[in-house]
Amino acid sequence: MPAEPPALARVRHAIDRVDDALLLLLAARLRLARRAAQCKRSAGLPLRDPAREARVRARADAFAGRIGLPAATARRAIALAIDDACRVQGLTPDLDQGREAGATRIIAATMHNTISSETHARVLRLLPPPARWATLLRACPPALQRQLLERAMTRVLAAPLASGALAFLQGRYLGIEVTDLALRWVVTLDGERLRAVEQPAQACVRGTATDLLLLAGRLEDADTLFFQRRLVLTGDTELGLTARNLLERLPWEQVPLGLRIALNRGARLAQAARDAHREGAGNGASA
Ligand SMILES: C=C(O[C@@H]1C=C(C(=O)O)C=C[C@H]1O)C(=O)O
Repeated sequence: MPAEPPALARVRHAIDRVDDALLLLLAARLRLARRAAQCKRSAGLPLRDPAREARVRARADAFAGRIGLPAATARRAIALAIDDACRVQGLTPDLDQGREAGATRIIAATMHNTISSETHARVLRLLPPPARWATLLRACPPALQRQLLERAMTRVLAAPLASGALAFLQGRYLGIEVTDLALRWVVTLDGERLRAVEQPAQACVRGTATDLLLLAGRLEDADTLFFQRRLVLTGDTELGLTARNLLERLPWEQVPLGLRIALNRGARLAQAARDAHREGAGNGASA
């Protein structure tokens, strides 16, 4: 077997981290399925719920379409997840995978279930705590982190980039620090390209992963976050203030729809999980 070229080794290292994340998510889903079984038992509901399964599949199909994931991949992943969820509840998996589901089942499945906010919080606390995600993210090689950040920024900031609103970053170095994940990147504008570089930052925007995601997902505005000191600027005042102004006036409607939806969902989940973990810590529950 010829030696593994360094670039391939780096990509494979990143693939291993993504695989870890997939397994972590599958483990979280299984814990939630066990919790769903307890809820159904205490409510006297049947454990098997083909209508809900049909709705889970329909959501996955629609979401896969929006994020450009092949439909077959989404279907196989969801089928595996549902099979496993059924197994841990002691149920026989549905081998026809919902193909027999009639219209009435689907309509029933779309009816909203009311669950108490305490149940909701307990369920959210079953998700892996942020510290686990931090370990995974930090294990991603810095060069790859920079590459992913460049791609994400180029997509989110495509409109200000095209209009020249990012010209203030030409040859200047702005840091982005994610305090709870102990991650720090420095970005600059190099000609027409946004780049993440290894340079000391002249100014730095600092916040927690959840708050930065809330900003990117447009669930909080930069003004509020800066005012409440959940986002903090340090270093060169002029560069920092120009960056802050840009964040406050980001043309959100120009961010591609699929990305907006993904950011919004990620931010809502992160916010709800953070609140649940905080409340749990406040009540002395294990988080
Ligand atoms: C997890 C549940 O139990 C089963 C598994 C499902 C799933 O994996 O999504 C959906 C419905 C049920 O047949 C549930 O009822 O939500």
